Amino acid sequence: MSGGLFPRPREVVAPGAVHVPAWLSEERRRELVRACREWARGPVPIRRTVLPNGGVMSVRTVCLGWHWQPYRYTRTAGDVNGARVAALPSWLVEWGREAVADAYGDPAGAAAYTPDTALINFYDGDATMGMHQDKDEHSLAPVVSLSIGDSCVFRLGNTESRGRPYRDVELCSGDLFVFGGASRLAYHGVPKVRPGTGDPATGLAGGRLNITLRETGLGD
Ligand SMILES: O=C(O)CCC(=O)C(=O)O
Ligand SMILES: [Fe+2]
Repeated sequence: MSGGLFPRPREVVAPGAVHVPAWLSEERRRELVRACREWARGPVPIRRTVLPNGGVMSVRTVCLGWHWQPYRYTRTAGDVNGARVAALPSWLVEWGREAVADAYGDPAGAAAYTPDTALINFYDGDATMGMHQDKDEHSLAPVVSLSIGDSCVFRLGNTESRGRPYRDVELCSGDLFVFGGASRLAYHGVPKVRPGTGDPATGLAGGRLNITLRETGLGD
């Protein structure tokens, strides 16, 4: 839990992969939950993504800036309602820069970070995400991941396969995880959410929200 008895130290989990516990202030958590609730309504409503093999993802997803569907980015959500996705707000881009600056201790490098899409995933207690690479982006800029609500096990693997070696990291409400550099194409996933471990003060009564900021590298 984010308000736990023992402080959780920040950790470089693998080269380029940094976990910063409780990075989001309580106020920012609440702001983000409020904003996500709006984005979930539209213009493209939150939904479970259907995979090309007919499988349906257990998380519910809504995108900003660009719409992700397996395995590409488009401006409009052809697999949902055809609408153009909501814009990525500049304040979230700024939070992304702050996140990169804090994770890597490199404010100058972070200033150039310009995410142009956010994927917002909502996990109920049973939702999981299988091991995958974030490789539909044409940029190797870091992925910034923000978590709110229930804790989860986040598995960071290697760049070669879905299997071992991997490290399991507990992501709690407010945590930041950045993966770039040598870990940018590492397989990763969420094998487990821990229901009832969130902080309702964020405005999220249950479940887990994860927001990833990315550079698509697709230009305008
Ligand atoms: O929920 C998470 O922590 C990871 C989400 C993720 O890997 C993704 O959206 O590609
Ligand atoms: Fe991912």
